Amino acid sequence: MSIETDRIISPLSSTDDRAVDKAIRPQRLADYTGQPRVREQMEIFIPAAKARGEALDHVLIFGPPGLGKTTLSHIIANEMGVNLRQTSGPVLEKAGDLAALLTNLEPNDVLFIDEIHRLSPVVEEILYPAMEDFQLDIIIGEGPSARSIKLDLPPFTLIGATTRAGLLTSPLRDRFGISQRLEFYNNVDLAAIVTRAAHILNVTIDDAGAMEIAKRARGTPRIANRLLRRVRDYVQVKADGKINQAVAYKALDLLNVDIYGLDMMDRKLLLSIMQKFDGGPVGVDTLAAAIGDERGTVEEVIEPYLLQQGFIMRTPRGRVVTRLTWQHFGLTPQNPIALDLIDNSADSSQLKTNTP
Ligand SMILES: Nc1ncnc2c1ncn2[C@@H]1O[C@H](COP(=O)(O)OP(=O)(O)OP(=O)(O)O)[C@@H](O)[C@H]1O
Ligand SMILES: [Mg+2]
Repeated sequence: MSIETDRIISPLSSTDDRAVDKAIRPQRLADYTGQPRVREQMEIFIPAAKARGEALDHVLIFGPPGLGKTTLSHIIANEMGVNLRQTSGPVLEKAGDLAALLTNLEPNDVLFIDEIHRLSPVVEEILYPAMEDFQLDIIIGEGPSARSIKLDLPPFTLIGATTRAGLLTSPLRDRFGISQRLEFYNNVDLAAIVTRAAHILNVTIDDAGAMEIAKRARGTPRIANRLLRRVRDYVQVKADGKINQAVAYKALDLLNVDIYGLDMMDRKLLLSIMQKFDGGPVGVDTLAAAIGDERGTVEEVIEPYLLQQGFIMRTPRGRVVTRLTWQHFGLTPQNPIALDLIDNSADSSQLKTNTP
């Protein structure tokens, strides 16, 4: 396991998550909690395409890990009443891999390509005419005997999912008629997701218990469901099997996930900036060495959430913790330089949170 999937608050999918995914993943749009803008639109596009007997327009779904891209893709196929074929960008190595999938589709089926930003250029070339005209242009054979053939494909819907929409080429991006961006969930929606999952897992939970879990889930359903499973273990052994606020609090405390959803790694980094570097600014290499991690881990694994939630800021002179961090840890800032940087930064007045 990597450092990232090891963390209980990792947004990435673990083996353990995948084992229960099938049972708790919502199947219908009505059960797809949150994302009101996405739902509202899909509640129009899907019935409209269905009524015309057509394939739904191609859909691009993008957003951070664990927010429900795969879930939404399955729901779309389900609501359209068609089959879903699933593959992913890195798996499609050769043009023929994609051709094989495309020629096996039935009319109006969904082809789901996960991590679509990782498609190879040759495969992407095949995809353009397939998406636009439902035509397959492939070259058979090599050298002088090579010839190009065109095949008609049944109409289909391509659903592409990506965490990195910025890496998509613009010709590919332009061929999606529908583009849905998933947002981090607010705590009310996450609590509803927890309650629904608890029900499916046969665990009794009250509203305050669900909210206690939701608050620490970093705006991410996958994390919420994972925390729920760990709290379930706790109440099974240490309590009467029922989840309420008090036991959820104790369980999450034991798991070292604090009220902002920060874990040990997050806290170690923040405390290090405050205690060893007077709140910053500190360069990322120095910081990584101080906490005994690699620079890549700090930048790609630990920092994104802390930056997004306004616990740290990147300045030209290095990382600085914000007032929110000093407050959260109950510490008093001493270093005038760090404070200056916080107060003079354009970001500091608008600390971002995902809570309602
Ligand atoms: N809107 C939602 N309502 C209820 N549960 C949800 C919702 N979105 C996601 N989930 C739950 O969160 C889990 C993770 O969602 P999903 O696998 O769809 O995320 P993803 O965006 O595809 O992540 P990745 O980027 O890692 O592929 C699912 O198993 C599902 O149970
Ligand atoms: Mg997915």
